[in-house]
Amino acid sequence: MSSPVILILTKKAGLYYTFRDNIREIFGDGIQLRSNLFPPINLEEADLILSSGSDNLYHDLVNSDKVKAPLLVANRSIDSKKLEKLFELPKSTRCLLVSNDEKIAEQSVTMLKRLGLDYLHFTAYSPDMETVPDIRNIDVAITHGLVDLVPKEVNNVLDLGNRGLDLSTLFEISKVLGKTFYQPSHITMDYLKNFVRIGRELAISVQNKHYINSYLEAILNAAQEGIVFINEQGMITLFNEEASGILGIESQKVIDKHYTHVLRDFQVEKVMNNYEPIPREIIKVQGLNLMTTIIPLMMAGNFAGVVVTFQDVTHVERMEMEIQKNKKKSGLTTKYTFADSVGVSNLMVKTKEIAKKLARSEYTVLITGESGTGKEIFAQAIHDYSSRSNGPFVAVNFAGISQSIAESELFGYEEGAFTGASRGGKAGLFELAQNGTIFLDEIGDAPLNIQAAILRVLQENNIMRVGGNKVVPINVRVVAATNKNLDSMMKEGTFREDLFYRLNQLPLTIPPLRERTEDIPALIDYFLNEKNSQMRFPEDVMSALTAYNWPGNVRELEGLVTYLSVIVDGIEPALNDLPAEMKANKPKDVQDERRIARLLENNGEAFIYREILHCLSLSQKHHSGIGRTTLKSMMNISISESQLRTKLDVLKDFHLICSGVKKQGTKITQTGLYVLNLL
Ligand SMILES: Nc1ncnc2c1ncn2[C@@H]1O[C@H](COP(=O)(O)OP(=O)(O)OP(=O)(O)O)[C@@H](O)[C@H]1O
Repeated sequence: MSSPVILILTKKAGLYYTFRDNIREIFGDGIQLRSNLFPPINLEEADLILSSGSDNLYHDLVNSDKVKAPLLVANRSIDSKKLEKLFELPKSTRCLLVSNDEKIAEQSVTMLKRLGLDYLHFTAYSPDMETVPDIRNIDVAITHGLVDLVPKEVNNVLDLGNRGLDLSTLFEISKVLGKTFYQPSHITMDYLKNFVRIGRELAISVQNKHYINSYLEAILNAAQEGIVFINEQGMITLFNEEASGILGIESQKVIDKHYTHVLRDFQVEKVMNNYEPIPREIIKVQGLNLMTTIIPLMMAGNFAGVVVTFQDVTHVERMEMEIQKNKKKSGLTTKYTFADSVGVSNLMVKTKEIAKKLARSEYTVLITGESGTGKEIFAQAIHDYSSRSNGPFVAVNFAGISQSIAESELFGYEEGAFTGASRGGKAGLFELAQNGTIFLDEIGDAPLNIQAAILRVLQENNIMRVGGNKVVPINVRVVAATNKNLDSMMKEGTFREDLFYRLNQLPLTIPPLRERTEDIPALIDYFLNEKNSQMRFPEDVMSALTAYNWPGNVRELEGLVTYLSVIVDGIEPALNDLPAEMKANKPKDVQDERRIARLLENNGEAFIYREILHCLSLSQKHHSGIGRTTLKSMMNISISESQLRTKLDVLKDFHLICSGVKKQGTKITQTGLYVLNLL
């Protein structure tokens, strides 16, 4: 089923974007949005038409028989932070309320008066009014994002920004389209914070306290967290339905009681004393495990009380215990530690040192590196080295995974969420990774909607199962990996920038094998050992492998060892046993060979290098390495022993020559032969 379409009618693009952001924040990407400002407008495809005001455009549509979709006129909220500026205006300030529509300007005046600002003098204004009001003595113009419409005579402008959708409109949208809120408790909390501030201001200056309180109460009761407000005297002034449900106390019995009689097990006292919040703590109350947050409410720098929110996470905790028990059985453990990750090169030793440091922190790690470099091994080793090592390690690979599967796999689903959903629902991977690490492999392949959902989880630390309406708090460390170039994906718009920055808190790059060829012998030994193989790689094979480009990195090397262990009869593979591309030992990149040749030439001593390589190429024909003394005697150039040693070191660094471990002498590599041709 495709997602429903809302056609938003506004006069200004800025307002459309505000509405769009409000809707996305609440419903995720599950609703398609169109604007009357961006033609073509297809009225028939709209499932709902949302208008910013009942203006001409709206009336035309209401009266058109083409429109089948329900029409909704948006109720608008106001950002409380901006509202504070209004409350700072002195009594009797003369305010001009500027809008592009006379009616909207008048409505705004009514709203501001209702909010208790009736001690200010308001005049509604719109440039196309028939009777233009007297604006000579205006002190300040107030507008919602329409600063350009303020008459030039007024110097003081207070821009309250575009007014977004209020909660009642969002509820209405959810009802009409049958869409659930993405994270109701979080959203209502955010809106709530907004209203709490407004409510507070109103308590100081308004008579319509009753109206606001009942509105607040409706919002509070829709939230899925227990929410309790305690005023600065320690008296409970609000106690929502969920709080009653969890603690088994009727709200009438606790309102206006001191919190010590009701919330004995919560650490309210601490927050009352030092105004420091206590974020996300699990406490035991009446045999339940409650995830609690206690925050002080500060108003204009003064302590105004405490907000306590809590959720029953007993079932999550129980599930965790189950998981711990089944961890071994279900394979939620790691196989690799840093000790198993083979690497003797300086580069790898450094990389492991860094990774160990990252492991000790709680931040998100983003591992990048070419395919097959060992990113998953590092992810496992990081988990093993972290304080979460006793918790589960859950890996999810996004390569080729569809959006719907990714969603139900990651977040789980409730019974009946879709056709084929198991009875009793299913926990998602985030839930399974509780208190452990989730490894998001090939994150660059995650569909955009899933990227958005993951970002939300990272920000909110909770998830909601598909088809469910309960928010499940989670405590999971994220390690992500990719071999994609996320920079260019962000430029193309296929990877979300905000997610990238959230994941990239601790970046770790695993170098490609071609940059750490010293690891090749150690890795070969490791893989042979794993296979209990007695095979030994002779020098010429080793040097061919050292000169090879390894586009598939360690995975390719592992594959080669397996291949050779099957096809080789004796214990020594020959050069001829190698796959064509390795045997031919094509240059890693012709550019590379040219670059090396140029570097050697720049040194002004290319003729010495040429001579060394030439002599080694002659001995190569006899399949043997030669020692330094022999080499020196073969050369037609006179050069000191130490000079020769330095030159050989340079050639070795460029992988143009290699020398055996046990006095097998020095040999030229395939790359060396290429470079010799270029010199
Ligand atoms: N340092 C290492 N020590 C031992 N084995 C390694 C090492 N690095 C990689 N491997 C092996 O190479 C193979 C590829 O490693 P891994 O799957 O971790 O790579 P990756 O970078 O995650 O690859 P991709 O990007 O394709 O997912 C695995 O079989 C792994 O065991």
